[in-house]
Amino acid sequence: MIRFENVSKVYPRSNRPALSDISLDVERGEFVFVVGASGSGKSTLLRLVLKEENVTQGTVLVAGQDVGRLPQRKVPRLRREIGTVFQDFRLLPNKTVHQNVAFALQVLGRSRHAIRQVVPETLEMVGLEGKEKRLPHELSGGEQQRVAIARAFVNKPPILLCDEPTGNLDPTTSLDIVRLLDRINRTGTTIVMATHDDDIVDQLRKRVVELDNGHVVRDENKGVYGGGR
Ligand SMILES: Nc1ncnc2c1ncn2[C@@H]1O[C@H](COP(=O)(O)OP(=O)(O)OP(=O)(O)O)[C@@H](O)[C@H]1O
Repeated sequence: MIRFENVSKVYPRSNRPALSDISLDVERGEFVFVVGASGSGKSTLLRLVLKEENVTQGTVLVAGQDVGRLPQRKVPRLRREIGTVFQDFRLLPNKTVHQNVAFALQVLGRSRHAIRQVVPETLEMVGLEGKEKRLPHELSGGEQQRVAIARAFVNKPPILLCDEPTGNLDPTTSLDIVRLLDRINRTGTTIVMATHDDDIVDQLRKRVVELDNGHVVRDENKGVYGGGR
């Protein structure tokens, strides 16, 4: 689903690669944690998948497409295949829960009929039934993140990229959120999640890819956060 072939990324005006000769294969339906110290390259890896940045060397393939060679006009289509969830939720503050999620479908030109059906189903799946009319500031952090996940998933993208999705949440809420991501993963969605959250990684025992200074230093199935290093 996602393949990195000898990928390096050097940002302009930087003398150190953010990623250095990365090769990585994420199969359809996998759940992968990307761990590593601050600055190790986790967000850069996700940004290359979204073509928010371009590789300096090597190839990134997403669902068989060479993202580096993708013309700019085809980038929106690539991004429709990829839901994104961030630490800071990024909800529209003046729109209700329902409207935030519906908006993701409206911009894709989905019919009102389809939106009326799919949005409540998705809100129920993430555990927000009864809260459709609330504004983001009337929700807890965990609930706001559920809205963001509903918005990312409502279009049923094959890939979900999550960048520190539990970074602003307490440990119990964080675990609830990752369990929700695990349920979404079981519907067949490939999930790549960058995280610093050792408890969560240790509890879920998924594949763990560890970055250190832009290098993959560990890639382990059913891994833990520290890996005994
Ligand atoms: N736009 C940019 N321009 C120049 N350098 C950048 C840019 N974005 C990131 N970097 C550098 O690239 C390296 C990797 O950063 P990246 O944000 O990918 O790390 P990270 O592992 O996601 O860190 P964090 O956990 O703090 O989010 C760092 O040295 C960072 O300073």
